[in-house]
Amino acid sequence: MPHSPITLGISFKMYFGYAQTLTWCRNVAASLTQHPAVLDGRVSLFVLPSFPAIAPVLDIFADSPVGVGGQNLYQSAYGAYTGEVSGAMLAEMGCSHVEIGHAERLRLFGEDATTVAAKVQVALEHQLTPVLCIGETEHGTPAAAIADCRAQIDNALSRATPTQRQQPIVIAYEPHWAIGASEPASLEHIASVCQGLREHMDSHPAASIIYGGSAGPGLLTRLAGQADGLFLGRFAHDPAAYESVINEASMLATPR
Ligand SMILES: O=C[C@H](O)COP(=O)(O)O
Repeated sequence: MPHSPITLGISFKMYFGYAQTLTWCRNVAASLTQHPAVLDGRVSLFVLPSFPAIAPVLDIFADSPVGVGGQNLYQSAYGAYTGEVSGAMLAEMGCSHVEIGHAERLRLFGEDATTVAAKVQVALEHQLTPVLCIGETEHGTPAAAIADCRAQIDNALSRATPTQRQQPIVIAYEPHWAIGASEPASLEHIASVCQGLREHMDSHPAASIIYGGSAGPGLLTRLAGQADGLFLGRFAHDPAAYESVINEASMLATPR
């Protein structure tokens, strides 16, 4: 039985310019009337643009259930942190989500387990749904990936209070070796790891476990409910491809 709702997130990373971001979002917003499963909440969408585009993207999706969020936040509430953006500001603007711990943040910007845990706590304090990215760096067995990812989840939630642990969270399972690749991890790998993470999150009913890493049209159908959704990147840059993934999610979603 597929998880409800089926969650489809997309991060534009730094691929899109400002106008391109708004055009993509306007196209998607205009198509929502064709997606009743989105409008009635059986398929949940969130979009993570670059920071300068967040305000107009919030306006574009203002009368829709589509969540909007940042690709990062800083772990302190305010102060002398030039170039950073606080969770408080994202929440004040109306963001619903914030991405934390993406492989590129770890590899290129020196983020580590300590910063990830601090950022998750700050996000939860501000009622932002963390899109917590986890994944193994090397391509190994599902069992090894499960052990690694469970430890990453435990670390990420280590500063959250028991109440905060019951808040919604999106766990984006993204094997680092499948990000920016030509194709996603195998169905067997994704299914085994997501199942292992689902068991680990048994006491967190508000957690969704979605898969990312070269995900695109066709994958959700092939997974047949073995992940709670997808975290999309390059292969949803074409709005038509994104539409087709929404259609797949709608077909899989629990009937009304
Ligand atoms: O944020 C999205 C993921 O890192 C996946 O990106 P990708 O589908 O372009 O590999």
